[in-house]
Amino acid sequence: MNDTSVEEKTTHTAVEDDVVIRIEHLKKSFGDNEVLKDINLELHKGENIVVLGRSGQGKSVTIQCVAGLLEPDDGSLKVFGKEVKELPEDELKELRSKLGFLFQSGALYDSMTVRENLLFPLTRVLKMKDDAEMEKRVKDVLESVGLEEAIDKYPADLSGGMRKRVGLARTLILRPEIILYDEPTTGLDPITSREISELIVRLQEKYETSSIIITHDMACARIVADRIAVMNDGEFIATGTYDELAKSPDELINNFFK
Ligand SMILES: Nc1ncnc2c1ncn2[C@@H]1O[C@H](COP(=O)(O)OP(=O)(O)OP(=O)(O)O)[C@@H](O)[C@H]1O
Repeated sequence: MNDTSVEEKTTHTAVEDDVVIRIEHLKKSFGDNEVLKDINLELHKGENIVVLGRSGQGKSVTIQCVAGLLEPDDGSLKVFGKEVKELPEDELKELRSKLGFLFQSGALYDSMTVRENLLFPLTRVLKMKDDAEMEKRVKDVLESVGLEEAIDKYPADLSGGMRKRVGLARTLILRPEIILYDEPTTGLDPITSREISELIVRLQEKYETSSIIITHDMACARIVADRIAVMNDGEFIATGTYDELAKSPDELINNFFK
């Protein structure tokens, strides 16, 4: 072994420690529809990666694989350094508890107040029983999203932006280390959308989470992204900062920034 190979190995290990999700050569088909062809991505601790891509390119399928909602056909998916498909059930459960999801369809329960919507994951997922501790968590998380006054309201009494905040609170209350967002600003007006994007950044700093965020909203991408990964036809074709990609000579990439 020469000096160079030692140096390479040392560098590689240092990078490994910082990577919370590593996806390599991930593939997923539905029948003849080859959706994910060769997905490669690294999410670093504390990082927000935005995934851009036209409709139907496989963005949601990618994060559903990460979330364990879909099983990839091939390739490697490591979360906190562990190969997900090799994990026994108990470790898989523990791993899932560190992942939070905010999906477009993640509607609140209409028949429950905001408080009840937030208590639900605590009793259901964390099996918490201490009422005082649960109430404290509900209040803390509502304060973080700026909605303390809505605690006794029903979702129907809230605006779209407020419902998104409650959705965020419901994800955060389980204290995930990684959050996967699928179009967090869809259906919001530009000003509310900006508020939600800024909130995502503040919450990431406060709770020290790492995130993958799918969005078509370029204003959101600009605010939240440390890095952007562009997906096309089942592969990532470019990654870089907003400013780097906005300058790309590749029309396929550049088109998103026009
Ligand atoms: N559960 C499923 N069963 C069969 N096909 C699926 C399933 N989920 C996704 N697909 C297909 O995979 C392809 C990619 O879908 P996906 O939802 O990942 O696209 P997307 O890039 O997120 O698009 P959009 O921006 O419109 O949300 C589509 O052709 C879709 O029909």
